[in-house]
Amino acid sequence: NSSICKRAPLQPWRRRKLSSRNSFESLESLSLHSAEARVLVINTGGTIGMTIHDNVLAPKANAFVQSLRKLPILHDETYAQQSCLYDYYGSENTLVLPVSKDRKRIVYTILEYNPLLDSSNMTTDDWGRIGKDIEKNYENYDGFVILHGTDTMAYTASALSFMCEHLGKPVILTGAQVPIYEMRNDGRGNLLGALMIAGQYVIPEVCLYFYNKLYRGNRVTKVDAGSFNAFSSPNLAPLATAEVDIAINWDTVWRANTTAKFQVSTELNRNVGLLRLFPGITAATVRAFLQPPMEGVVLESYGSGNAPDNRPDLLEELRKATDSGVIIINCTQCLRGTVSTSYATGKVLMDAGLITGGDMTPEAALSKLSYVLAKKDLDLEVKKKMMSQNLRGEMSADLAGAKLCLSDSRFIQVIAKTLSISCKEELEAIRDALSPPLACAAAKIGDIEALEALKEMGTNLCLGDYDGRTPLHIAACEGHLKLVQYLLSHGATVHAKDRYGDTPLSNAVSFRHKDVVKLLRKTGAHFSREELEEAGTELCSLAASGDLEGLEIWTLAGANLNAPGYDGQTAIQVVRSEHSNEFPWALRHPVQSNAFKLFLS
Ligand SMILES: NC(=O)C[C@H](N)C(=O)O
Repeated sequence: NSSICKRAPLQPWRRRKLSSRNSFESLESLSLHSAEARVLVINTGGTIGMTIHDNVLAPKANAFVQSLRKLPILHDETYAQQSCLYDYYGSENTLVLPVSKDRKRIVYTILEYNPLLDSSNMTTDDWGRIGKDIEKNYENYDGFVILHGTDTMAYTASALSFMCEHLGKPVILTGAQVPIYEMRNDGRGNLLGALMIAGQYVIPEVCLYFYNKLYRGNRVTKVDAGSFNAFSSPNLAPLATAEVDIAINWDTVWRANTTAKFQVSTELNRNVGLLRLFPGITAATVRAFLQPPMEGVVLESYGSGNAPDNRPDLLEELRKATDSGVIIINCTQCLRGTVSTSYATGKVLMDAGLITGGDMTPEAALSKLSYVLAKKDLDLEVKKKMMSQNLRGEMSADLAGAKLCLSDSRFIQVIAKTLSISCKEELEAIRDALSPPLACAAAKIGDIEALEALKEMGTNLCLGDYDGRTPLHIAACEGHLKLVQYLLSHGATVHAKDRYGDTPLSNAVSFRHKDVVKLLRKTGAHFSREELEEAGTELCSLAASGDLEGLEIWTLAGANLNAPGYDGQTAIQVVRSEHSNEFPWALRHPVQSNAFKLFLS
């Protein structure tokens, strides 16, 4: 109604908006500058919008928006009229929240699916539909709220987290245990919280909001059918809590560190399944379950990933399946904790070719399988590797790496803020104290991306930590060849010595990383005179124990087999007196081959 619009007290930006009302494009661009955020609510169904018919709850179509319109906490009709909301957005399904504490308006449009589903009826096709709708509307909204039944919400949240590649905006699933139409219900609070977070914070994740908490979507599981507090995220703290204030736990929020464009991969493989172990399960059951066309299975094992190791029949069935290309992920039946190989009963599953699921929920593992197996252009080995990698924060395996992937200097800023530091010099001192151990931690896990990020924030990758150990020392210890290469091409020095006088070369020798030794040598690394002198004794002891691999590594690093040990004997003499076998490996090394030829002759 344009007459009301003209009389309304409008902010300048809104007046501009109205004056260009006929041009859709200019309206869209102006809204970006406004204090309004836009959220798309995709209503797929669930208890939140159900009513009772014939004594049972079922979704009610075309009732949700009308009902919200009458709820002042979820819609401000006065503002909608004054600001010509319906004209402007051209949709009767667009509503607006009352103004927030920081004067922000969240305008939300509801896209209702037909039919609305009890989430027990959901299939992978429905996940695909949600994904496509997010993709289609991605640029027009600041965030997305998916209304969904609670029964399979954890599956959908997990699946969407994988399907949404390079996500940069919040996608928040929510729902209710009691319909929004009832006097006492949790639906209003859940919807309101989800809308407020989706509209105000750039959390680039698929999340689940329930009972005042925002969780990472692929970390949750439904744990209570009769409580408002229906979900748990057993292995990851909430991303946010909505108490008196909304507090975002930014350190936990996943950062994709990507410059690639958002896209949704709607291809999903349905030949996947969950198999829960129980005492006395027969091999025939397992065999039947693993039959083609099965391609991926989540085995829910006991405790920390255990299965009977006195059941060769059962293990044989698992082995046969993995040999024939079925990917089997080992997840625990426990609510909390991770799969490990601390027991013999856990190791047998590794030996049978299973991939550890770490602390993934079965829901996350299953939907990850479905997503990964659908990637037609990848071969089996790459798919297996993806399954053991942390793709969207669904597992803690390389959480250290995730935390280190600081694409900006926020970490340092947070510390500076905590310590009330404001001047540049102090800030730099903090950075210099913190960044070397961070770089070393990144080197330990082979995380080149984290090192890149640290470099971007001004870290000198040559610097050592409190013990003078540099990232190159650590990478050499761990045998991360690529990382050693990276460090060397980014200013790291092979001559760095830690407080114990060790160089990256001596570290690589100690931990026997042949390729790293070769690369360091090629770059000019060498033993010090003292090291060369001490090498004689070391070589003799290696020779005495017939440790050819050790002798080879030391030789590659530049040690001389003719150098005398503490008692004047050389390694060659020790070999001659204690081992008369042949040493063909030595002939491959020109420097020593003459000595060995002499020795052998
Ligand atoms: N609370 C709920 O939403 C349960 C319902 N059966 C559903 O999953 O759709």
